[in-house]
Parts: sequence; C-alpha cells; structure tokens
Amino acid sequence: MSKTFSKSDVASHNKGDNLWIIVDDDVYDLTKFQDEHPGGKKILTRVAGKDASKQFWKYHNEGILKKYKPKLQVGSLDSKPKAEPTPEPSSTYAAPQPTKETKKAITPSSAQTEEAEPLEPFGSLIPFADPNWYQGFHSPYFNESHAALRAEVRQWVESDIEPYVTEWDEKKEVPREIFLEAGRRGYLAGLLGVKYPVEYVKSSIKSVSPEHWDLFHEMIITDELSRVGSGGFVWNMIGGFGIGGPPLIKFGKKALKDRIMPGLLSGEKRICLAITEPDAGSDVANLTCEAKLSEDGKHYIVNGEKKWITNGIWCDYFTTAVRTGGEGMNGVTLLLIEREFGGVSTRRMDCQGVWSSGTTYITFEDVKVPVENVLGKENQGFKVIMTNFNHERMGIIIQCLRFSRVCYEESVKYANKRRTFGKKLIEHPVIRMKLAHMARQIEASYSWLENLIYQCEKMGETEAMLRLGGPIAGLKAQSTLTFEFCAREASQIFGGLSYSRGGQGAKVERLYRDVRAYAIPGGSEEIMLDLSMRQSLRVAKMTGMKL
Ligand code: HEM
Repeated sequence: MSKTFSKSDVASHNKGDNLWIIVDDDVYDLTKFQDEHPGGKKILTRVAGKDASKQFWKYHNEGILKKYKPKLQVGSLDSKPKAEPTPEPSSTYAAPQPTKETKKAITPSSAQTEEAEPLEPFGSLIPFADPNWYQGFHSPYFNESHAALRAEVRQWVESDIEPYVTEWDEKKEVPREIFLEAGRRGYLAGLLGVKYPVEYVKSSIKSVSPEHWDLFHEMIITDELSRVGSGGFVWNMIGGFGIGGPPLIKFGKKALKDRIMPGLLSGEKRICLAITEPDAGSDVANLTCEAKLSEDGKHYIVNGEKKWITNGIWCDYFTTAVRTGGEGMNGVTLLLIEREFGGVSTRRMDCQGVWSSGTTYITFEDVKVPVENVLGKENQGFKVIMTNFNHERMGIIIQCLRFSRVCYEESVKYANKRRTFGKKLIEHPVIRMKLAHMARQIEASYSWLENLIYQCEKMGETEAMLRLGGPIAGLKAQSTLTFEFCAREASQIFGGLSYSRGGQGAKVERLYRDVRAYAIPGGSEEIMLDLSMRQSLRVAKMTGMKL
C-alpha cells in the first residue's frame, strides 16, 4: 500500500458518508463497509477520522484485519515506521530456502546429536502455546529442515487459510483450490506415513528434500494446519486422504498405484476410508458390508452401507472394508472401490462438529469391483486395518494436542486484554490456575507424542503395529481428554464470547463442538484405554515380561 496520509488528512474523513479510521498506523476507508459491520454503524461513526487501534483490538482478533485489509485499507500514516528489510523469525515470516549450511545440518536420520544447538525461536513465544522446540529449547528430534518446513506451512496457513476458516466452516465446505494447492506444494505426498513417494509427484516440497523426509516432517504439516482451530478444516484436507491413502500405497498392486496415486497426490482426485457401518464402529471385526466373488473370479460384487465416513461426498475412491469370508476378523478384506464403477451413493450427514469435513453415509449397491483392487490379500484385511490405525491415531493425537494449544493460546491472549473487576483476567489467580492445568497436560502429552513418533520412525511396520499399538492407544485417549479439558476451560475463560459463533471466541466455540469427533472415532476413549493395557501386556508377555 503506497499511499501515505497525515493524521489531519484522516481527521477530515470523519462523517458517515466519508468515514476513515486508523488502526496500527494503517488507514481504512469504512464508508461502504459500515452498513455491513457486525458490530454496528454507530460505533464506527464515533471513531470516524480518529486512531481507533485501541477500540479495534478490544473487539477483534488478528484474523479480521488479515481478511479485510486488502478490501478496506487505503494507505498508511506518513509517520508509520518503515518495515525492516529482513523480517524477524516471527509467525508471519517467509519460508527460508535451505542454504548450504542448512543442508549440511540435515542428517539422513531425523535424530540430531546431543550437542546440536537449539533452533531459532519461532512464533508468538507465548510459553506453551507452541511446542518448546519452537521457543529455543533443545530437542533431539528436530533440525533446520523441520524449521524450514514449519515456516513454509505457517506462512501459507496464515495468509490463505486462517482468515477464512470460520466462513468455510459455516458453509460446510473448503474451496477445492486449497486441496489442489496442498497437492502442488507436495504436502499431500508427505502425509501417508511412508518415505516421500517421489515416483508419483511432479514437484516435491520446497523446504525439504525427499530423501530427508521423515515422520516429524509429516507431523509438522498436520500440526501447523491444525493451528487454524477447526477439526472440520483439518479433516477436509487430510481426514479421508491421510487414512484412506496409506493402505493403497502400502498394500496396493503396482499397476493400481501407478494409475491412481498421481491424481491423488496432486489433489485432483480424492480418497477416503470406509470402515465404520451403522452397526459396526469400534467393533470392526463384525462388519457386514459384503463382497461376493463373481463366478469367473474376476470381480467382487459389493453390497452394504458405511456410516460417518469423512470426506465421502467428495471422493472418487473408497478404501473399503468388506466381508469376503466367514464371521470375525479373518473374513475381512480391504477393497479400493471407485465411484466410476457405479452403484455408489453418498449423502452428507449433519453432525455436531467438524462441519466442513463432509461426514458421509454411503450405500454400495451391486458395485462391481475388479479383484486387482484388493489391498493386501483376501480375508487378511484386518491386519491392514490394524496397521493403518496407528497412523490414523497419531494424526488424531497431533491434531488434538494442537487444538488444545489453540484453546490455551487464545485464552492467554484474551486474558491479557479482557478486564473484569478492575484487573486483567490474567491477573486473577483462578484464571492462571486454569491455564496452568491446560499447559501441564499439553506439554506432558506432547513429549510422549514426540517419543512415539521417534519409535515409529525407527521400528519396522510389523514391530510398530505390535509394540506401539498399546502406547499409541493410551496417548490417543490422553490427548482427546486433554483436548476436552482445554476446550472447556478456554470456554469458561471466554465466557459468552465462546457461546455465540464467530468473533473473538470463534475458535474456542468451534473446537468445543469438535471435541466429540476426536473422542469417539478412531477408537473411543474407553476402547483405547483398555487396548493400551491389553496390547502392551500381551506384547510384553511375548518379549519376556517377568511378573
Ligand atoms: C477495519 C475496521 C473493522 C473491521 C474490518 C471490523 C470487522 C468486524 C467483524 C467482522 C465483526 C464480527 C465479529 C468478528 O468476526 O470478530 C466485528 C464486530 C465488532 N466490531 Fe468491528 N470492525 C472494524 C472496526 C471496528 C471498530 C473501530 C470498532 C469500535 C470502535 C468495532 C467494534 C466492533 C464490535 C463492538 C463488534 C461486536 C463484537 C462482539 O460481537 O462481541 N469494530 N467487526
């Protein structure tokens, strides 16, 4: 914005039909906007021609300025300090390109030596609002490539996503362009829990070379996307893809993958995971959607229903659990069903939360699926499903812990501006106590998460399925309970602002509604806690536990 104005220039625009204001040394023309201002016209007339920064920040978040700036800003004050030529590493700085030194610093494994220096501080620096490796703490897990990816994703999220998320959630849809952009940026290919699949992408991620890709990079993409504080948005992006894609890339036949993966990774096609049924949720082994082999042995004929399937309404492919054999887990097969085969109907379900994720009811009616579309082997789908659960649950954990941080961060910011009984909220010990209880749970859970990601990185697929199933289930329950606690406490801190939708409490209000979408699917808290003990004890018995 090149135009500059003096304070007295702005002061002359002080009428209803000519209404300018100043916010943080920038000048805004609100003449047309005042009629649609949700806070009313009158309140703006009172500050017409004046510096309204203080009033503005009392009622709005940063997101409002980001969204409306391009439309309403007409210039800046001539007294506005010039922007620094080199931006500080802050929440809005541009993604650095890996330098020679950076590349040297990246070791093939994600683990750094103990002597490694901490990374440059990044983000708001509010204690516990980001993981501590963002805030100058030492970490054995993260290096410069992780920091570069973090900055790259954050910049995209802050400029193109966060300001619009409330609007998208209300519309129950995210523009297709955002998913396509995730494909162009190479992010989708990094979210499948496998080595970066270079063979299926046109361009890979800017900040990290594919051979150095690891599960901590994958975590960063999910974590940074989750900062928008919307389960609906995150699930729109990866809720189907991140759990429907891995069985295909890990267990699909080469010809099938060669045909399908490129379109999926570019974002042009979409995939979801269809396991749950009206009558089979956590009890996966008892699903009834049936697939009968045709007489010539070339096709399966699929009939049945699937329920609560994330992204289903938009999907071209359905990674589907079907019954091909007898009762129980040994009669289940995983099939890739394509919408083009015909006989697939999808309808949107109305749910309490995750509105923009497209929760779907699916009906399969005499769908003819070639046998080449089996993922893994016939009647051995249960193992594929179990392997997939660890990846799915890790995704849920990453999201829940970031959402907990969002609740906490929003609360800290709000508590530092809202005054009651002559003090800021943060000056009331009862509020600090709430924040402390949020922070301790977030930090403890995140440390466990880092450790389990490291274990996933080091262990082979089968070892991870056996040995990590228990701890991951335990951490899934721990993180959904943490999320529920943080959403509730944040809501108490925001009061009425988190009861109405939109505005300053928008993220907290939305996340409060999203909690159940995390505590129930992917294994309910009860099942997870029980599994964490059963599985851990079973494996320990096999590996020599002494009682
Ligand atoms: C660039 C200028 C402004 C823009 C783009 C803007 C935009 C908005 C928007 C979108 C909302 C809906 C709530 C939300 O989403 O946060 C809102 C609410 C509100 N605005 Fe503004 N506004 C501006 C300036 C101001 C100023 C200068 C004042 C006060 C003098 C003000 C007072 C309010 C109030 C009181 C509300 C209602 C808050 C609530 O519901 O709790 N606005 N504004």
